[in-house]
Amino acid sequence: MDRNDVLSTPVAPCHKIIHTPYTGEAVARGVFAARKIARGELVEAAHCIFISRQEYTNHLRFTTLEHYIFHAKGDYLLALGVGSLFNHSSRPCLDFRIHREQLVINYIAARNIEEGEELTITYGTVWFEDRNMQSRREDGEDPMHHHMDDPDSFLGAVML
Ligand SMILES: C[S@@+](CC[C@H](N)C(=O)[O-])C[C@H]1O[C@@H](n2cnc3c(N)ncnc32)[C@H](O)[C@@H]1O
Repeated sequence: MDRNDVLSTPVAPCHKIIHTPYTGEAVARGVFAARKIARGELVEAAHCIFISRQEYTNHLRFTTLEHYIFHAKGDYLLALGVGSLFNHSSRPCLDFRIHREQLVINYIAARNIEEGEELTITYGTVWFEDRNMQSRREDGEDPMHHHMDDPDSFLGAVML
């Protein structure tokens, strides 16, 4: 994959945003498949805003954005657009890859996905625990991080 491949977004969006009452926010959203998606397909390429460790530690972690920030090896990234709206599943149908230099997160189908299925990622095993929250999806045992590109990179700042 070259630099420009990482920067480009999929030509035709294969997803739509739908109300997800189970996630509990006043305006609760999730991302759903608008058509069948084949394993390996690039579902979304989210451009990100870079946030330094200092800025995160001193400010952003005390704000709502803390629930939307990806941890990327000591730096923090806020995914723009649909990239910030994927909900968590312990058996996610998407992998995500953080391209730190390009400030892009790619979301890729981890298996074949049916139209109408929710497109989920994993936030890691302790994300909800660290926030005194509970995942409200019944997805069974977490098969651990095999679906993650890098076990050190996940949504939130569990390592701090
Ligand atoms: C990155 S946002 C995802 C989009 C969010 N649903 C929205 O509408 O803005 C993360 C927030 O979504 C909610 N969320 C995501 N996955 C969830 C799950 N499996 N169970 C309960 N809440 C979830 C939590 O409130 C979490 O703080």
